[in-house]
Amino acid sequence: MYSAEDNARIELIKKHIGEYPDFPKKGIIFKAVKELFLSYIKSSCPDIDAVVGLDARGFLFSLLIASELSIGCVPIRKKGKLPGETYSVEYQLEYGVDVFQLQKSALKPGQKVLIVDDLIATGGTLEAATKLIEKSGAVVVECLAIMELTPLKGRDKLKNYKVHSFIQYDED
Ligand SMILES: O=P(O)(O)OC[C@H]1O[C@H](OP(=O)(O)OP(=O)(O)O)[C@H](O)[C@@H]1O
Ligand SMILES: Nc1ncnc2[nH]cnc12
Repeated sequence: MYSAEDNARIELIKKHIGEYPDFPKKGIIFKAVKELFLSYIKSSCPDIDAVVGLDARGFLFSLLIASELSIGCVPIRKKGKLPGETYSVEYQLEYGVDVFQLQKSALKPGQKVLIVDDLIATGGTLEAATKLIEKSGAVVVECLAIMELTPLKGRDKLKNYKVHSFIQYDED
């Protein structure tokens, strides 16, 4: 499924992901991440109109991808950060409850969208993002993340969507 170069990028990223018990934070190698994302998107969903990045760590990747592909980059942000009219959705994530917002004017009906984040845990964050995007009439083509904590079964919340992660952690 991956080229030899992609496998090397995945190994490089994996090597630099630290373990920080009791603190929800992860580190990454940017160049390898960018190339890995671009190579995957080229083969899986080359026909997208915009990249949606999720507050906050998703922004790091959505900007890189959108700028390389010369397409729009749209932020979904936590409550109270976006000006103008917004759609809102409350959601649950691994360690709490939050509210996500999307500007009503950010996406047009029918636009094909890729959602990008750093990590899938319970899937609550990505599920909330799909709801917001669909409120605006745009279409979620795929959800993409670097890492996935598979025991938390995030994909159960995302059954109607194509979901991909490059690195899976199989233990709690
Ligand atoms: O699959 P879930 O259980 O919903 O969890 C995944 C989300 O949790 C983290 O974001 P968080 O809101 O903690 O904060 P940050 O990106 O603002 O650091 C992570 O970056 C994902 O967006
Ligand atoms: N265990 C975890 N580590 C890093 N980010 C997260 N977001 C949700 N759960 C997380």
